[in-house]
Amino acid sequence: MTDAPVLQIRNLSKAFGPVKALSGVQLELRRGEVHALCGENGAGKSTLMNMIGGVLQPDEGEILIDGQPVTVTSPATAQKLGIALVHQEIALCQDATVAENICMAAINARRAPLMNYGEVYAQAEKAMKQLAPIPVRTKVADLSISSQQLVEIAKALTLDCKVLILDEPTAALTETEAQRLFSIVRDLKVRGISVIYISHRMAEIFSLCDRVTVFRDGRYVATEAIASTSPDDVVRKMVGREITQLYPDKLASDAASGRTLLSVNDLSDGSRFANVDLDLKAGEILGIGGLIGAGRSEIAQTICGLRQASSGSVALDGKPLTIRSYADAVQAGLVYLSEDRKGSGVFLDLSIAANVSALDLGKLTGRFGLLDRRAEADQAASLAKRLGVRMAGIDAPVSTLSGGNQQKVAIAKQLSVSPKVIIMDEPTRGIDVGAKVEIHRLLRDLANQGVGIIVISSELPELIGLCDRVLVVREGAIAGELGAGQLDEEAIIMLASGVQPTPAHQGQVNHV
Ligand SMILES: Nc1ncnc2c1ncn2[C@@H]1O[C@H](COP(=O)(O)OP(=O)(O)OP(=O)(O)O)[C@@H](O)[C@H]1O
Repeated sequence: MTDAPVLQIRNLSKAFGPVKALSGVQLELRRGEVHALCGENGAGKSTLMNMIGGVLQPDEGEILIDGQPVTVTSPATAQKLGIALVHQEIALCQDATVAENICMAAINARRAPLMNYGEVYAQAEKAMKQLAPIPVRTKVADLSISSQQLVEIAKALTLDCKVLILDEPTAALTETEAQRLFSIVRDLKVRGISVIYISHRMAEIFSLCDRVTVFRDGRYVATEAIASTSPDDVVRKMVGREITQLYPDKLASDAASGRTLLSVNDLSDGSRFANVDLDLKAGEILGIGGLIGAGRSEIAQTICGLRQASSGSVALDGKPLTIRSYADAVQAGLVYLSEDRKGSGVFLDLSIAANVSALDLGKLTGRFGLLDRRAEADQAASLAKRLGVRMAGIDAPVSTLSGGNQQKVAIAKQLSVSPKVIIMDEPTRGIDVGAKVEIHRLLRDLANQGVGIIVISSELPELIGLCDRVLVVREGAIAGELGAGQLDEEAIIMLASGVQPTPAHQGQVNHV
């Protein structure tokens, strides 16, 4: 046992062609510490983790484990060195079971010619039990995104590691699941295991971590003890400027007097939700809150034709809509941003330009059926600029962008068709604090131009700070509505969980 830091990064650089992802960065991880790594989207956090995890090779610099320089040539080498990496994007084998996925790394390491399935299930159950009651014989493809994220984490926990890297582990988790993960991280710390924790959520960082290192534009900025810094200071170091106003001003005029743009009447899908009524005014940002699994996404997907309705009706601008597919919805001026960026938000192999124009190629197609590449490029360049996408160029494949920048492309794709109504499911998931402010401002600008916006969010501050009104969904039904003067965290949680209001809130919350 040495006193040397368990992991040291010295002067590490990495370029992808002309893109300098990291320039001479450093990081020091002490034994048993939880060390946060912060930076804007594209700052180079995942790139560094991929080099420590053996997925990428550095161009320059050194990685030291227990004071000894090492070359991490592959993920298997990283594993042997005691490094476990939980990626930001889910990288599980979708056709295999939870147990097979969890134990795959351990099985590979042992190179056992035959697998003892009894042992595989027992090991997987032990790892899974710490986090959530997910049956280990289920196929991964049949799980929700949040459950898949938990399987990723359980997989890392089965490895006998001394350094655990968690890249935005709570982005898709419920509050309860996140709390369970935090208690596991605290337990690992007690056992002397060191954790690198990447997150855009300041509250998590300040409750869980010992120190924080900040990167900006691929460069090292500073390392601070959490006890002697503040969220504002970390954000300032990340974005290089002061953020004074987190949320844009709300509706200047009274939204209630605006014309109704979208009207949903008695909508049911026969399984996940029933009898949903909802009105959206032109110029309004309507929030939808509720627990993960309450049916929020299913309601949105049914309105947009991505799921089949069993009864009920939808009208846009006073005209009844017949929506048989998502293409019908887009045609009518209704777009939906999926919470599952990788699954249905963007085409990873296509360029940024091709993604941005994917919803309405007709608009960019000339008389002879040829795509006007120039117009496509101009549209993509202008939207990418508006959203601050950090990229080599609009011809670069979306797979080369950082996670947060991929999310911005998914948003640009929706905006490209100048919709009348935009429904966004967790729009700022994985987005850094500075870019979040820009996206919120953009949504408010669109609302001020008369667009109707629905934002589904699990982040209560986002619902409260951004929205004019919030509907809360519980167990497939609208549990209540909170107007401008009624928006606070406690009121939303009460409606989402079905807990009766405390005397302080009685008369304030409109239970439905
Ligand atoms: N395979 C690649 N090819 C080209 N450029 C890449 C590739 N991978 C990453 N980059 C670029 O390197 C930079 C750093 O990306 P990285 O994913 O490390 O950022 P990040 O800090 O993890 O961001 P986020 O918070 O959005 O996850 C970005 O500009 C990204 O576009």
